[in-house]
Amino acid sequence: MKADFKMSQSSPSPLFSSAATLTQSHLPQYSGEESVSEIRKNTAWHIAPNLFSSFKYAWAGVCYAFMTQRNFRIHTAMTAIALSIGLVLHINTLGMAIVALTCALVMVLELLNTALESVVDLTVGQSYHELAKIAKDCAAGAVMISALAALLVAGFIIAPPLVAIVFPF
Ligand SMILES: Nc1ncnc2c1ncn2[C@@H]1O[C@H](COP(=O)(O)OP(=O)(O)OP(=O)(O)O)[C@@H](O)[C@H]1O
Repeated sequence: MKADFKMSQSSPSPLFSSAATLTQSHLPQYSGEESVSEIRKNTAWHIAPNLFSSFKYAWAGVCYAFMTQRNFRIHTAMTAIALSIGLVLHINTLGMAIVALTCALVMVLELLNTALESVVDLTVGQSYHELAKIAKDCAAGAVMISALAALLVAGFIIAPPLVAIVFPF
């Protein structure tokens, strides 16, 4: 998601104003007489009523990241390629587990990066804020470091047998 922000820091605390707006306009109002089950039913849009709904929401998040984040699609493709090559080369179980874990780490951090970007945008909107920049830059840095680690792991575990097959001399 590309930010197109304006240079303005008019509100000293955009977090609180955004939270207040959200509370007033989005949350249902209660008289205090509803039962817990009624409240849970009315707030089902943000409370998963059962395990299946939890998985559904989680999968929706993964699909959202895949549809909107180019980097997440790249990480998914790299994961599929690394695991496929590992299977074809009969990399041992421990090696495959390490490759799978490092690939998963990159994808998990990309999902968290996407979540954090959304929360930051929700908080500061289109305005420039130094703390928003720090939050987004650090989250992007976390993804970058995990991706470099995944490349290193692939270099240690997958590259040697792959090179031996491609250059058998
Ligand atoms: N509200 C803001 N205030 C200050 N800087 C911002 C703001 N929004 C974005 N930036 C800066 O612009 C950069 C890109 O932000 P953007 O929201 O476009 O992320 P992105 O390009 O989608 O990141 P990624 O590729 O990791 O998904 C951030 O890393 C940050 O340095």
